[in-house]
Amino acid sequence: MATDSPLIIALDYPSLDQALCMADQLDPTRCRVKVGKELFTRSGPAVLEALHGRGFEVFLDLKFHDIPNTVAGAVEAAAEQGVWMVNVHAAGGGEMMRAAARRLQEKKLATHLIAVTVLTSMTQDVLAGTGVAGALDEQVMRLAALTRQSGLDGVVCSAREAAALKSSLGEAFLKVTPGIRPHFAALNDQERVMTPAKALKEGSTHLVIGRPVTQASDPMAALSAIEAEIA
Ligand SMILES: O=C(O)c1cc(=O)[nH]c(=O)n1[C@@H]1O[C@H](COP(=O)(O)O)[C@@H](O)[C@H]1O
Repeated sequence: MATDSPLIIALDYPSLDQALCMADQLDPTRCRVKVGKELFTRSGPAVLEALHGRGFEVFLDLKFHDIPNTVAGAVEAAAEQGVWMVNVHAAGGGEMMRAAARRLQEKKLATHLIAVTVLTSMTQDVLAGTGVAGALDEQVMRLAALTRQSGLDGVVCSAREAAALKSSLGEAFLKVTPGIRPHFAALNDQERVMTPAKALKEGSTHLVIGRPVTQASDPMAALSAIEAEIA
């Protein structure tokens, strides 16, 4: 079931049952859902089948980062399971990203392929600790430009970089932004955050939201408040 909503709800749960319990409260015409490392490692492809069966478009967020042949195979495997979107780490390099994009093209698989630039939990200091000397926003721009040159559909970045990416790489290049925090929500381990309405205004094309909804005392009320804010 396709939706026009920019919202992607992160189903970061330790079991299939818990993830489906949340999914059953959500409406596939009002949001997409994201399956990440913990849930997929525990439940495997069964979670994708269950969510597809309920009509959801699924972003499989496994952030592949390996040699080109391995990543191309992993992306193909994800796409064959019918996911709407899959991601890799842009830091894996242009060869890796091109191999993955080429594989999807060769196999005529329509899954969106995007790349993570700099994680939204990272600050300038944390980035420097990995050996990247320059400014964090420059690193995001560099990796996003490499991602586009490599033939991918967009990036994961923080909403704080969305406006600059929109002006340099265009509106059609996807800017999928986690680190979304409505005023009522805690920061948790996120650093580069923004509210939902501001993120869209800055040029985010999709908002990834987990704990502000899934850990809320009333998740549906939290989701409705976010929808009202962006309406
Ligand atoms: O690729 C991602 O989805 C991702 C990239 C990133 O830079 N930051 C980030 O938080 N994420 C994911 O987005 C979700 C954010 O969840 P909350 O912090 O609970 O809203 C988590 O599932 C993260 O794994």
